Amino acid sequence: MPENTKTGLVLGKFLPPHLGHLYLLDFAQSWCDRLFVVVGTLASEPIPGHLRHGWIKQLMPGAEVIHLDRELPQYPHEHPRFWDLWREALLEVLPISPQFVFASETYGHRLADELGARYVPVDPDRTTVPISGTSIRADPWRHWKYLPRVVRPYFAKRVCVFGPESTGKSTLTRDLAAHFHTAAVPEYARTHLEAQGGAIESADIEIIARGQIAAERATAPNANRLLVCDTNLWLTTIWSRTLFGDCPAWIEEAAAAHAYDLHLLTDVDVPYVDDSVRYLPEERRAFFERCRDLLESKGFPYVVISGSWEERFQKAVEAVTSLFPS
Ligand SMILES: NC(=O)c1ccc[n+]([C@@H]2O[C@H](COP(=O)([O-])OP(=O)(O)OC[C@H]3O[C@@H](n4cnc5c(N)ncnc54)[C@H](O)[C@@H]3O)[C@@H](O)[C@H]2O)c1
Repeated sequence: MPENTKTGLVLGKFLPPHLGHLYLLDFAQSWCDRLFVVVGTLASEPIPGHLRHGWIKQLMPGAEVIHLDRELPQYPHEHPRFWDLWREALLEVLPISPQFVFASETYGHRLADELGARYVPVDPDRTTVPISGTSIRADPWRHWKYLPRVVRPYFAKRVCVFGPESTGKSTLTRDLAAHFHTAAVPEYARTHLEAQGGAIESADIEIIARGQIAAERATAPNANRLLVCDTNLWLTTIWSRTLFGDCPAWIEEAAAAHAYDLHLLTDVDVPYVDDSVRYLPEERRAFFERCRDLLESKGFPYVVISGSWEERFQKAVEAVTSLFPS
């Protein structure tokens, strides 16, 4: 390492990472040639440590991001050897002793002394980006603008528009997204099947499932508090069983890994409109019952969306609004 290389440390819980942390991290990164970021997490904390470590790695690609998941005391009064324990733990995980410690908390002073480093205070009054992890945890939706894009999918409320074909799912998805100024996840089945003229065979199911997962993951960072999804993988399992009598096990496992805060189950009380990607004109009612049975058997939250187009929209808006604290 060249003699004049500047090395620094930022320590944090990042519970969750917010734009105040990013200001501190960007400040430290600009100061240093080599920046170490230690993400200190406890198993009992409300957001899993591996997620926070992953987020900071994504946010700070130029830094060396280290996960410290040891059960260390959190405040000096908690343990007589508090500072020894922290010094030992940090020196064990850091590749070298840093020259600078960056923090907005006054404990940064002592921490720097313990490591033989110099303390660099950064915005101790937190006026540059006035936010704290505590406020975000209390009401993440209210403080949405302070959440980095990579963190937003974790907090976004997910609503799935769910139901048989030709019941207005795509229109409702689009209208809800516009109403709540947020992003909509498109139905990948339509994209895939339209591209091949509407023909479908069992091998298409896995492509559709992968596409749906990819569409939701790629859209989620754009969510503004809410993510409106036109269908989900559970619906793919119903389609697969209805058309081909079976469904690949991995799709069901992947479906189970995604939780939705609400399903809007679209009723079949609107006229059927044919197009190139419609498959079961005679079976809309039976398909609707299959959808409802699945939601019931899994205990998923849902409301039935029926009536005129206007009534459907109003019901959906009401149900979605009720998900957020007033
Ligand atoms: N309290 C102490 O005396 C002390 C001493 C040594 C170690 N620790 C440990 O350090 C770890 C990290 O603690 P933490 O609570 O500081 O983590 P944190 O994630 O809350 O904060 C990380 C860093 O970001 C800064 N920060 C937070 N909001 C900011 C904003 N809006 N603008 C600019 N900077 C902002 C903090 O001051 C801190 O320097 C914990 O495990 C803690 O136990 C604490």
